[in-house]
Amino acid sequence: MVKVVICGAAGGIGQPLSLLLKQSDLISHLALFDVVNAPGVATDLSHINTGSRVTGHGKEGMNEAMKGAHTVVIPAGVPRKPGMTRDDLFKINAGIIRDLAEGVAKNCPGAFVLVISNPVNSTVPIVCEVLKQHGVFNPKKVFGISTLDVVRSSRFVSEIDSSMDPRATRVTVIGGHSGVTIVPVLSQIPGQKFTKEQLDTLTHRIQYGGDEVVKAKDGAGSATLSMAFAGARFTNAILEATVAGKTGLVESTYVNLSADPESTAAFRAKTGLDYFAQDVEFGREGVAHIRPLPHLSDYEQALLDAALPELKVNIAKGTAFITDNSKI
Ligand SMILES: NC(=O)C1=CN([C@@H]2O[C@H](COP(=O)(O)OP(=O)(O)OC[C@H]3O[C@@H](n4cnc5c(N)ncnc54)[C@H](O)[C@@H]3O)[C@@H](O)[C@H]2O)C=CC1
Ligand SMILES: O=C([O-])CC(=O)C(=O)O
Repeated sequence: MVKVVICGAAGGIGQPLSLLLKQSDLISHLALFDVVNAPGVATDLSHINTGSRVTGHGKEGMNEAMKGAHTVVIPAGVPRKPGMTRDDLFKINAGIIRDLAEGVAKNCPGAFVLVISNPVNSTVPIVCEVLKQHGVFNPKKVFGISTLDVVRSSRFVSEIDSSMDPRATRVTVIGGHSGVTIVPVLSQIPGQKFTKEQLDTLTHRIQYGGDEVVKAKDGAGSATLSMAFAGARFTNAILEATVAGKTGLVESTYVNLSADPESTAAFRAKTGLDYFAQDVEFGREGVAHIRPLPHLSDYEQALLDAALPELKVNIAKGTAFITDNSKI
């Protein structure tokens, strides 16, 4: 029995993500939790003729939804409006994520937890700290989904060079998931050599792709459909590795570096960071290996240097939200 829970399932991301995951043959039970409209969305999806059972769980239904889950995907919380940074969402989303992490600790302490809610740089540390307080933290099982940065990179590169197939062009994106903390490693794309001007354009567009959507939606929210695509790609990769035992799966994702202490020791000592997005190889237990940093060009090294201070502040903020409020 593979139960996957979507928290925030009736939202802009939650609905299309649930639709995409209803198509997975690796899921036997899709449990949709939201404080509004979950039963309606669940009933609608439940008529689709794939193998999984779908259940809907409203406001009081978190425990029931999470009981025995294999994987919990979290796109719950508020999205940005024009003029806001992702960090501006912390005030509301931090408490939502803390409560959901509590639910995981109590109902499915061994589950894989895939965090979409922003600010990801801080919400992932919140989840980890809550699980630590409950004595159930396994760093191999908690992920911040930064796949949309990778998806955008592949697409935007193909718009500059039409000979590149956006599906086949894999781009490593390191750092975090907001503005300058997003560091695309474009120098490692095989056979590709961008001019400085192209690099500037591509890098800015990848770092601020989220803002492009927020602006275009003009007050109606942020990326939902492309995020659902990215979220489904990431969740499917986790399920293929952990349920089906498929090997060789790699995604750039934001993780706690203690998931692979050996491989990350030097980087942690040098930067003082406990969380970072990097290429991660998946295995049966989740993180199998965090790859060492790829070779960075001088351009990318400068981007990384600019990313580190903000990332550090974001991580400290998420961590302190739990460790300084330890009576949750
Ligand atoms: N990681 C990434 O790359 C991306 C992250 N995001 C983030 O995803 C989050 C969700 O975005 P949207 O789906 O557009 O927002 P939305 O407002 O359309 O949907 C959020 C859903 O969460 C539900 N919700 C609120 N509190 C809840 C709780 N305590 N338990 C369960 N459900 C709860 C709401 O009722 C709503 O249905 C935002 O924080 C946004 O910034 C958005 C795009 C990309
Ligand atoms: O920009 C936002 O607020 C949503 C997001 O994380 C993205 O689209 O990358």
